[in-house]
Amino acid sequence: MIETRKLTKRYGDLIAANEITLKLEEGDVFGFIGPNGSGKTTTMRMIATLLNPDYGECYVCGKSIYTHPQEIRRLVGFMPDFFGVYDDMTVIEYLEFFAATYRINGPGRRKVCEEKLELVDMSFKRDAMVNQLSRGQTQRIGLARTLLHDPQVLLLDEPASGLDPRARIEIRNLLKRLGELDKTVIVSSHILPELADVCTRVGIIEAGVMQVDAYVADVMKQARKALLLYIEVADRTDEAARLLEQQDDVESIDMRGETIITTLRKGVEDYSALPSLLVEAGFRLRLFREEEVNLETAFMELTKGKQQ
Ligand SMILES: Nc1ncnc2c1ncn2[C@@H]1O[C@H](COP(=O)(O)OP(=O)(O)OP(=O)(O)O)[C@@H](O)[C@H]1O
Repeated sequence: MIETRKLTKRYGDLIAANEITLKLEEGDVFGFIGPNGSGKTTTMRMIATLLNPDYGECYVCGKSIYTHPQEIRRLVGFMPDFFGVYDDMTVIEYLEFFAATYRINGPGRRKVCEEKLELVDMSFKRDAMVNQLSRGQTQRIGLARTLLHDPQVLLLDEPASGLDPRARIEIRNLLKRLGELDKTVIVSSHILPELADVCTRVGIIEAGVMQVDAYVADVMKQARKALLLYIEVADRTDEAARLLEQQDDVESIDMRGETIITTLRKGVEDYSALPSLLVEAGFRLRLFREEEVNLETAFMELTKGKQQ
């Protein structure tokens, strides 16, 4: 659906996007994560054929951005991070205006607009003036506008920025729905946790360089390979740590205050013998819990050693 090979954009001495190589399939919701100025917008604009690369290839649905930009624009819905809305227009008029620019005409036009409004949960505002909507509602109308021509590929540049927590959740639910509709979605954000649970894949970009690009499920699996246990006993902590250290399933022990941080050997998932071992040895357990897999930590772990 989207394939880039060494896609590169320079501004003078600055390499805004540095050899970005990416392959996304139908139904992939790709979280494009990076700090301000890391090259997310630049990359998305090149894919959307709005910006010419200096180097590299990019195909959208098998079509090259160099030879078939018009076709690609029909296949792509690009939602910029800032877009203007017009005064003196109602929501439905606004959408109809853009539908007309996509040459969606006749009686079907109103129907398409109503459908997209429904999809973004904004039907209740169809007759409101666009310049009187909240930021979250404006974002949702922007998304409806991006969806009007039923694009196969969606490029959404920070759709959740500036939204309150409730509106963020709504945008996330919407993203999930788009993935389920088999669209290919690239959605950018500054922060990973915002997108981690709705994306199938995550790419982390820093200073124009893609540091990590991985399927969320694989990263979770990898993060799960070595389980961490947090263990506390009422007294004789050192003794308990030594006992744990001697067990075959335990890779290493680390102390953090009173807590014995126990790393299990790769592949060990059943640790049910450990609490009974401690109890039978006379220790009174105060805490025994498995570390929750934190996707952000797992991804950051993957970027270690890659950063200059
Ligand atoms: N037209 C331009 N001329 C010169 N430099 C530019 C231009 N557009 C972007 N840049 C620079 O390229 C780099 C990447 O910018 P880009 O907008 O792609 O980042 P971003 O990851 O989308 O950032 P943000 O999260 O702030 O939107 C930045 O250093 C930016 O200043």
